[in-house]
Amino acid sequence: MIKPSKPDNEQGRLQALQSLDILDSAPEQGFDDLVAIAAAICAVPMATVSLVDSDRQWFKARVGIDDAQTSRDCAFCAHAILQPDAMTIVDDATADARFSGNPYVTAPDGIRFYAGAPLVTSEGFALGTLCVMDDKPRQLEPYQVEAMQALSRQVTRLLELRRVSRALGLQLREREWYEQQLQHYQDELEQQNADLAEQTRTDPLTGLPNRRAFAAALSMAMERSLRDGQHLSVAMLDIDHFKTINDIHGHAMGDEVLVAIGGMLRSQFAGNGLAARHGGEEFVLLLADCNADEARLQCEFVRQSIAMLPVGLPVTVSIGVAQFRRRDDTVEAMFKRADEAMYAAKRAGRDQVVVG
Ligand SMILES: Nc1nc2c(ncn2[C@@H]2O[C@H](COP(=O)(O)OP(=O)(O)OP(=O)(O)O)[C@@H](O)[C@H]2O)c(=O)[nH]1
Repeated sequence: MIKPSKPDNEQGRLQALQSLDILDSAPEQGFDDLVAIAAAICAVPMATVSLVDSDRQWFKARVGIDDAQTSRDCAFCAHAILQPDAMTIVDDATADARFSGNPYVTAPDGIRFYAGAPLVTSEGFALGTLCVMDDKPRQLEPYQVEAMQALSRQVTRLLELRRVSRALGLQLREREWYEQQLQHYQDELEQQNADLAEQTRTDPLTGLPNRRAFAAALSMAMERSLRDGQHLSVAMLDIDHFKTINDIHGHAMGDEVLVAIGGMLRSQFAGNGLAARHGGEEFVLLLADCNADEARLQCEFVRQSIAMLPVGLPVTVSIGVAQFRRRDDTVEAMFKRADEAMYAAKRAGRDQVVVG
């Protein structure tokens, strides 16, 4: 027996084989069909698609052979790939110096006949063979040789198609992954934008809408009032002597008072109207469907509720009310009138509601 040598392009050949990612893969119908056809056409009991790895031959498909692989040293196909341009045909292995001492030949019912058509890729690498074998010596007819060569080209095409379809599948999965990442970043960005938009509308200390959000809501309420004829009022609410609260009880306590008043106003105006922090120790109220008298009554209730807040110190507020004047009224003008009414309440002794 003569051990097969290695082809000159062995390194590239092995790389090409590895790139197929086929070694030790599960059986596939396409390859199984082609070895069955090869065995039938050549009228032999054994046929394989054999791939020659660095030190073994592994069968992608086989009929009449039990082992899934053999050592490369004993592989007929390892000799066959040394002649990539021609079929290797051994009519009687016992009469061929390369195979006469081969254990697969000397075994009982050992191989006598072998014909292998190399599987040559488009880059010229002989990866293995499509081969047929018999335990009796025989010769192939020319039409069987032609059929073997045609079938080996089909096996090679199947191998290359398999590689392309796996590469496409990989690209598809990669694309899906990138699309998922993109969606993820987009969602995050939208959430950040939403948070940012929320931050630009919300007072961080009390969680109430801020002056800007209130002005937008008031502007919409004014348009609605012009359409449906409902009354509308606003009120400016300022904590009395808040500087003294800060000075005596500390800024943190001042913050607690602001938060407590904010919470009370939020629950008071949850269903109807809107309460917002105007800035500093000032709050502003939107009193929907209220004329000045009704607004004053609501503000009285607010003033008394604040005076009863359990914050551990006496807290009072002064409130100025302004009713929406349909003709030529503006957000700024309403704020200004409510502000003036609130200062009138301060001047009148604080802890009271004044309608402007
Ligand atoms: N703790 C706290 N204090 C604030 C905040 N914003 C403004 N202030 C304080 O609120 C106080 C407002 O004081 P002033 O404008 O003099 O009015 P006041 O003491 O309430 O007196 P009157 O309005 O005339 O009753 C200032 O001392 C500010 O520092 C805040 O977010 N937290």
